[in-house]
Amino acid sequence: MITPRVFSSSTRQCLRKACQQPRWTPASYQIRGYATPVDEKVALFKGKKGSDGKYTVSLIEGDGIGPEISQSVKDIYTAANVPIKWEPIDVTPHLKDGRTVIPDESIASIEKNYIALKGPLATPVGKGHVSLNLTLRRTFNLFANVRPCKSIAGYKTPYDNVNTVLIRENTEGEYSGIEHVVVDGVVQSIKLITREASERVLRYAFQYAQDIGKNKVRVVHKATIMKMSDGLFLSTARDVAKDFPNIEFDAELLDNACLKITTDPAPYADKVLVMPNLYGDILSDMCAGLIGGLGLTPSGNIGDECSIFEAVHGSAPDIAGKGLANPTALLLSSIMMLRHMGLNTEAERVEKAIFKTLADGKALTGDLGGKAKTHEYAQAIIDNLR
Ligand SMILES: NC(=O)C1=CN([C@@H]2O[C@H](COP(=O)(O)OP(=O)(O)OC[C@H]3O[C@@H](n4cnc5c(N)ncnc54)[C@H](O)[C@@H]3O)[C@@H](O)[C@H]2O)C=CC1
Ligand SMILES: O=C(O)CCC(=O)C(=O)O
Ligand SMILES: [Mg+2]
Repeated sequence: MITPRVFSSSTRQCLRKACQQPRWTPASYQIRGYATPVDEKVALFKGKKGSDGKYTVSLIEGDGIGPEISQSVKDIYTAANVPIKWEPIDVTPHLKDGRTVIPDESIASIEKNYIALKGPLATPVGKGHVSLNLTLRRTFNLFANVRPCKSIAGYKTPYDNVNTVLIRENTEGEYSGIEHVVVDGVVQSIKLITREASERVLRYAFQYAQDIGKNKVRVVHKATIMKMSDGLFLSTARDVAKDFPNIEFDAELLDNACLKITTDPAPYADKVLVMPNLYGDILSDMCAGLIGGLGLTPSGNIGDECSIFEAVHGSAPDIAGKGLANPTALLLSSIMMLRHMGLNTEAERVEKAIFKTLADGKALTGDLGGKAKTHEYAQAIIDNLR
């Protein structure tokens, strides 16, 4: 029998590196998006307004359907006079000192603008470059991935009352990227959970729940099996809960949560669900399935300074380049972005036009059973702005 070495020296090095991520502090939490801006610098993190009254936002169009759905956002924003100037950036990776890195100019653009909207980026399976999506989240320490999922009025699915908010730890867990071959035929992949990163996302989740008036937080975990890693996440949650006496806190096992949400989503409408990285990835696609698919669900990757907004879905290579993609998920991500920036009037106007178009049902894309091309659906939204 092979006895795997627990940590090789290279793993120990990786772990040390992973643990050296920027540290969370109560002060840095206060400057997070949902707290009231306390000074000019904080306000900056919500976007930088130029002398022309416009905010510059970095735009990563992405792969596959990315350019098509990004075009819809740009067209609709132009028609709605949203005061955003897009700064297109290219994140095509290159190798530097044996590591996959994103071009310095692109990093600089996001650092300068604080806000980015991102189309999907494809990741090769097995071999090839590391996920650029994960790289961006780690580079900017975007510790919380907020993924709301709400039934669309007028679009019929088995349930019309889905209203979940998932907050996914976004920098470590199963996606730490620490993997190595122990011996031929035996590999080890490390799920790294730190109290610091757990506390950071958990505090964010409790605060977020309070801010949006969902006064319950539920941790989704598998601490029955992963006693130490999920156990740490869960015990940290119990500690954080003490600081939020007005928020009801409980916990649920991941498998049971999947069963319960798909059987009856109603009891989840008054809660924020918070969980380690992989669980949030999977549960968010599952919830999207309940409301009509991945074409509809937005997300925000939130950091202390920069934030990147993107759809839950990927590059959809099966429909790329055919004008079939539904841009709603990216559009709704951009609405989250506008609200994050305090551009609430613009957010409401565009959002209303999106939901009206979906409810009208006359110009739906193929994923929702319609025949409209991406640009025709976008045009219908533009028509509904008036
Ligand atoms: N955040 C990101 O940038 C993400 C990137 N990916 C990457 O995307 C690539 C493709 O992954 P898949 O597993 O195929 O997942 P996917 O999310 O790209 O597609 C899954 C299914 O949903 C459909 N779909 C997705 N978005 C749609 C939209 N806007 N309109 C209509 N239909 C839509 C696709 O046609 C496909 O049938 C992979 O390389 C993956 O690594 C996957 C998820 C997230
Ligand atoms: O980076 C990737 O390839 C996939 C990421 C993903 O599925 C997600 O963020 O939901
Ligand atoms: Mg995913």
